[in-house]
This record gives sequence, C-alpha cells and structure tokens, in this order.
Amino acid sequence: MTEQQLREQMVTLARSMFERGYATGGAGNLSLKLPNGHFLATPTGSSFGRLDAERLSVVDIDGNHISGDRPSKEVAFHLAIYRNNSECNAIVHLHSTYLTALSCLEGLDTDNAIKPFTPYFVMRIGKLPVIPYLRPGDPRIAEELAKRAADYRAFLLANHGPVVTGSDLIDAIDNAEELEETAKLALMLDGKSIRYLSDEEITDLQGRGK
Ligand SMILES: O=C(O)[C@@H](O)C(=O)COP(=O)(O)O
Ligand SMILES: [Zn+2]
Repeated sequence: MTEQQLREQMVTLARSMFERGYATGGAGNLSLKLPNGHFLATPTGSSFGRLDAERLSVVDIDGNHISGDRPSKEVAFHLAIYRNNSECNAIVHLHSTYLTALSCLEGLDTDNAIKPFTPYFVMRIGKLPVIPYLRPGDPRIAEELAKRAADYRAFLLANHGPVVTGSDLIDAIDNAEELEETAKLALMLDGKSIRYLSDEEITDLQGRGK
C-alpha cells in the first residue's frame, strides 16, 4: 500500500473503532510502519472518530517529528516495540472498557492476565503480560515494553489499558478487538466455574496461525 492509502486506512479503521465503542474521547493511539521506514502515528489529543489523513504525525525510528501534527505522547513506547520486534508493523493502544477494567484488578498474573479459555485468544494473542503502573507518557513504559516486545503480541498497562501489535493495522485492530471481547468474557465469567483449556489443548493451538 502507498503512504496515502495507509493514511486513509488509519482514518477509516480508527473511525470504525470509535463508532463501535472501542475508543472514546481522545483516548488511545495508533501507529504503523510506512514503506519509507518512517512511522505514521495519531496526533496527541486526537479522537479516533475525527482523524484527518493529512494531519497524521510522521516520526522516524528515533522519535524525531518529521511532519504532521505533534505525535501521541506514547510514540516512544510504540517505537520501542518496533525496534525490538521486526514482525510488528502496526500498534493499537486503547482504553477499551473491559481490558481497562481488567487492568485495574489486584492480583493479576503478571505473566499472563487472561488464563486461556477460548482458542482464538491463544491463536491471536497467546499471552498477555502486565506492565507495572506508570503514568501515561512516562518514558519507562517504553523500557518495560522493549524488554518484552520480542516475545509477546499484546501487553496490558496496569490501571491504563492494552497495547496490541499486528503484522499490519487490520491485523493489530483485529487482535485488539478479539482481546477486548476475551476480557469481557473473563469478567462475565468471574466467580463461575470455568473449564480452562488444558496445557495439551493450548500446545495444540500454538503455531497453527489464526
Ligand atoms: O492515557 C493516555 O493519556 C495516553 O496513553 C493516551 O491514550 C492518549 O494520549 P495521546 O495519544 O497523546 O493523545
Ligand atoms: Zn492511554
């Protein structure tokens, strides 16, 4: 896809997420890798419902602002993931309701906040490590994500929300939506007797693709 097509895709997909309630107000941010090696990101303070293709931010791998409006304050953590995972070409950060609710719970397993009970979670996400709470925009979020970026496709920022990667923006958003629905189910099932997938069933799903 050309840069112009990728700009228009970001605007269209962001609006769709906004209209379906995955993003509200000015929360969340998106980025994707451009054909020239730069990165397209949502401007800081922008709403997913009202992005302008011509005003999207462009930054280089070192975070230098190349063009467009001022980039998201989280662009440093997006770049930390790209630097450490060559398979990642797009990133979605949301404050979606169920994942954010999950991120506020005490006693989460920090290696994997959602114990698998459906195949698609295993196939699309695998595991969901929890990043300790840091205020939005804190440069240490990038350090924490850099340490884990090579090994995971998604992360849960404690008391904040998810960060989800993909091979392109459609893939990253599909992963984010699947993860949000899985968190919704996990919270619906809280306190009920769940039949979790067995280790054997999880192993059988791993490496089969989506
Ligand atoms: O939670 C926050 O403040 C940020 O992580 C966020 O979601 C929106 O920040 P910008 O991308 O700078 O608008
Ligand atoms: Zn945020």
